Amino acid sequence: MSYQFDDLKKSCPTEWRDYIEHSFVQQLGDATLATEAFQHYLKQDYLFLIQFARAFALAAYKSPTLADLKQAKEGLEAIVDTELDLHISYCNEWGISEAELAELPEARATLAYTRYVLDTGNRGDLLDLHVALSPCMVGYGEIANWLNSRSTTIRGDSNPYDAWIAMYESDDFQEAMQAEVQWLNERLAEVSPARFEQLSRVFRDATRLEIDFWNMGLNLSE
Ligand SMILES: Cc1ncc(C[n+]2csc(CCO)c2C)c(N)n1
Repeated sequence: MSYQFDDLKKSCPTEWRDYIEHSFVQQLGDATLATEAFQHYLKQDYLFLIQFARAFALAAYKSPTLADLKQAKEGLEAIVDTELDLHISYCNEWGISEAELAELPEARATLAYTRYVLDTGNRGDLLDLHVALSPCMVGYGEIANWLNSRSTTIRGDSNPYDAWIAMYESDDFQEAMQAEVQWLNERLAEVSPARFEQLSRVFRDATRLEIDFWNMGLNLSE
């Protein structure tokens, strides 16, 4: 038996669909999402990105090869040098200042998801960590593609969330997503059924935590 990334999704089809096709995502595509829900999500996503930068630093520490070390360093650099600045500017456009971001408490859903990823990486090896990161790395690209496949999704100036969709449908992001899937496919091809079971659990749990992150946005939960 040779596994690939698709088998992780097939091991929890309900959870994966609930994440990709979440009401938050549907409302964002239909331009019906409450502004407060999106703002709450953006604020928590800032804190999420900081913890994800730490996860890439952990990936560097857990890297057995120079190629893996470089890949982790590039992921860390992308978040710290580029994505956080972009996120801060985007938050500004939505009326959220950098001072406000700096003072934010982490919501339970942010704590649970990010610390789960860090703990999985600490306990396991680089493959465990990548599997824990993969719903984030792959899911957002799939979400953009799913939104574009729906007839009710509104694109352009009449959807205030258009820029969000544009970011994840971009060639840069879609290529990073494909590179992650390829990295995982190469490693998953060699794991035993018992190891695949372990990895499926990590994938399903991280996917459930992504669902909770959307719920947190919709419910404004802290
Ligand atoms: C809850 C949540 N899940 C996934 C992403 C997407 N994302 C965050 S960091 C990263 C990799 C580095 O570019 C990606 C794809 C998000 N923003 N928020």
